[in-house]
Amino acid sequence: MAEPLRVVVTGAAGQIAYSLLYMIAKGDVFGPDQPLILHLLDIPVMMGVLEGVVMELADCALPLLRDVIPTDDPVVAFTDVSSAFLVGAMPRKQGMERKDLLAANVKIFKVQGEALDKYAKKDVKVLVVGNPANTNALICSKYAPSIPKENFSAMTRLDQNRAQAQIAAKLNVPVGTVSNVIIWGNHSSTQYPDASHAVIDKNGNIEKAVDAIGNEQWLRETFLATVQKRGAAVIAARKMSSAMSAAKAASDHMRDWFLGTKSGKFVSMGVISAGAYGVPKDVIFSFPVIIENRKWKVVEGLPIDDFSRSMLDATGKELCEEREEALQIIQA
Ligand SMILES: NC(=O)C1=CN([C@@H]2O[C@H](COP(=O)(O)OP(=O)(O)OC[C@H]3O[C@@H](n4cnc5c(N)ncnc54)[C@H](O)[C@@H]3O)[C@@H](O)[C@H]2O)C=CC1
Ligand SMILES: O=C(O)CCC(=O)C(=O)O
Repeated sequence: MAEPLRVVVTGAAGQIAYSLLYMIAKGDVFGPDQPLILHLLDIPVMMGVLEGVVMELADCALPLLRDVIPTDDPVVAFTDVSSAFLVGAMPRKQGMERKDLLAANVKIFKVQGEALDKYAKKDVKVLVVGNPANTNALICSKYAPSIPKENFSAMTRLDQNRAQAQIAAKLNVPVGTVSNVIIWGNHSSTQYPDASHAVIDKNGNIEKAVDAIGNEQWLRETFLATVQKRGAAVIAARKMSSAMSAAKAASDHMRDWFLGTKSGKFVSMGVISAGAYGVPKDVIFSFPVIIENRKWKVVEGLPIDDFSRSMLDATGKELCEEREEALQIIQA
C-alpha cells in the first residue's frame, strides 16, 4: 500500500467539515488504496468541539485513516501536507453578499498562505472553500510565492453540481447523465452558469442540453437565477449555509484534481487566469478544465456568443473589484 498522504482541513470543527471529513476519510477523494493522515485546524475556542469530531472519526473505524492530528497551530496543521481544504472562515448570514465577508475572512487566507509557503509540500493542491472563495484563494497564493500559482483553486463545483441537478430535473433524467455544464467566473451572484456546451447521455446517444430543453428563455432566466441564488435560498430555508452539498462538492473537486477527469468531460474550477476567453488576468476565475496527472488545463476554443460575453465581462469586473478591495484590507 502507498505511504499515507497528509491532508489538512481547516474549519475542522465547523458544519462543512463535519460532512467532508467522513467523505475524505472513507476514501471518496484520494481513492480506496490511499492511506491518510488528517490534520484538523480550527481556532483555540473550538478545540473542545474538535475533540468530539476526533472521537467520532475514531468511532467510524475507517481502515484508510492512519492518524488524526487536531490543532490550533497553523505550523502543525500545514507541515508536509499534500492537499489542503481551506474551509475555515465566517459564513454569510441572510441579506449579505459573499463579498461582504472580505473584511472578516481575507486576513485568514494571508496567514494560511504564509504557513503553506513555509511548511507544506511544494506540490500541495489547495482548495479554498471559505468565502469569498475566489479572492481568498488569490490572496492565499500571493502569500505563498514558493508554491506554483496553479496549485491554488477556489470552489465553484457546488455551483456546477447545482446546475447539473437543475437541468436533470427539468428533463426528468438522472443527474449522472448530464455533463459539461460550465460555471464561469466568481462564486457569487455574478457567476455565469452556462448550459450551452452541456450534454445529456441517453443510453450512449449524446444530445445537446439546449436542444433537449428547447427553451432558451428558461436557460437564460430561471436556470441562471436559480443557480446564481441557490446559496442564498439554502440560507433562507435552513438559517445556515449549505454544508452537506458543499462538502460533496469539495470532495468532487479534489478527487478530480488528484485522480483526473473522465475522457470527454470537463469540470469547473476557480483557477488563476492567464486571460483565456478575454477575461481579466491574475484573478481566480472559474473556467471549464480537464485534469491529467494532477494538472488542470483550461478547455479552449469554445464559442462565446454576445450573451455569454456580457456575462463573462460582468463577473470578471467583479473579481477585479474584489481583488482591489482585498489588497486594501490586507495593506491597511
Ligand atoms: N465555495 C463554496 O461553494 C462554499 C463556501 N462556503 C463557505 O465555507 C465557509 C465555512 O462554512 P461552514 O463550515 O458552514 O462554517 P462554520 O461556521 O460552521 O465553520 C467554520 C469553522 O471555521 C473555523 N475558523 C474560523 N477561523 C478560522 C481560522 N483562522 N483557522 C481555522 N479555522 C477557522 C470556525 O471556528 C468554525 O469552526 C464559509 O465562509 C462559507 O461561506 C460554504 C458553502 C459553499
Ligand atoms: O452562499 C453562501 O454565502 C454560503 C454558502 C455558499 O457559498 C453556497 O451555498 O454557495
